[in-house]
Amino acid sequence: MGAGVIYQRVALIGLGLIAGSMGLRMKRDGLAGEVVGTARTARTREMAVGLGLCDRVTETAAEAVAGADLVVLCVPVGAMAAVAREIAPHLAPGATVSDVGSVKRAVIAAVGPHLPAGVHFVPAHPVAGTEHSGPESGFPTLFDNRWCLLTPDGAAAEAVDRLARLWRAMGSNVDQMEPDHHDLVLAVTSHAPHLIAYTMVGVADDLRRVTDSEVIKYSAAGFRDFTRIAASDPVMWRDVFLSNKDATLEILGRFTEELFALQRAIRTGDGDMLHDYFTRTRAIRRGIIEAGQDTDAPNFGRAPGPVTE
Ligand SMILES: NC(=O)C1=CN([C@@H]2O[C@H](COP(=O)(O)OP(=O)(O)OC[C@H]3O[C@@H](n4cnc5c(N)ncnc54)[C@H](O)[C@@H]3O)[C@@H](O)[C@H]2O)C=CC1
Ligand SMILES: O=C(O)C(=O)Cc1ccc(O)cc1
Repeated sequence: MGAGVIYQRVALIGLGLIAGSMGLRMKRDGLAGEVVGTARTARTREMAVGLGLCDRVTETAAEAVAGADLVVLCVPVGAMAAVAREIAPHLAPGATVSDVGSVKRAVIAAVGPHLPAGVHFVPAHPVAGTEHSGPESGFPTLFDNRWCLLTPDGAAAEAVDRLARLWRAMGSNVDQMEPDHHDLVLAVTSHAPHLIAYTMVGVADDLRRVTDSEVIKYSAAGFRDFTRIAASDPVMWRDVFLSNKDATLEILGRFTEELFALQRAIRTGDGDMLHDYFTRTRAIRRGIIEAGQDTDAPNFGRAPGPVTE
């Protein structure tokens, strides 16, 4: 049995990959009475209606939120404050405001102070995405078997439960986290890895001037994986690093220490150290697969089975 209508009117502010995927899923499964969208350009708004991810679009965010019982901010983290300021006077009493930003503490600080009393603020982060952006990149199954982390920071339980119900109906597993903890965990699992990928591709680009096109021509799978990540949206990732500065710098400091230790092992010919290190990291990969969390694996989303890799 389906979840039925969870919100009467959902307003999506910023119509990109995440809003597009949410809109398509809500429309597909009838989770919202009406989905209203808004984006800065007429082209994006027209595309969103054409793709069927919302029922109608408005030119301004202020118009979009009128009468909505759920408003989801789907813009880059650095744009959240300006959007919150714009919509605040137009929010319906009792509405829930949420977001999908990759960083939580900075979004709470940027949005919270603008919201009037009587509006529930339930920040969220669907830990699901791709390197693509824009509404045309959205797809309704993006959130299937992925985590959505809620960092309610004192919001009313009924508002939190209702938003959790929507994310579950969109395919996610839902957990709650304290915002600073979220930002530290994501710095390890997502933010620092993205910066490392950007750096590695930058290094290869510098090298290309020496080796001509060989870096591209002979690029092995490892480097190709880095280029996929490093093709992610520059505005979104600039904002992630600037707004999760402390946690990212903490993790990068640790990363640099480990890198130096590995560098030293290579220089001194310490094969045991390298072998032990790689044995430990292989076990982590196997743990991910056993937990059914590897979306590339053929058994993703199914009950854990024997490790075959
Ligand atoms: N791309 C990903 O894989 C994931 C992204 N997120 C988060 O979701 C949010 C949206 O990301 P995507 O959908 O990927 O981005 P996107 O680039 O596909 O879409 C962003 C939308 O926001 C609009 N926008 C940009 N700056 C704006 C501004 N100053 N004022 C008003 N609108 C503005 C853009 O025109 C576009 O419609 C970000 O906060 C990001 O951190 C969360 C999980 C995964
Ligand atoms: O494409 C990938 O590999 C990602 O890591 C997608 C992603 C990007 C940002 C997030 O906050 C969550 C997921």
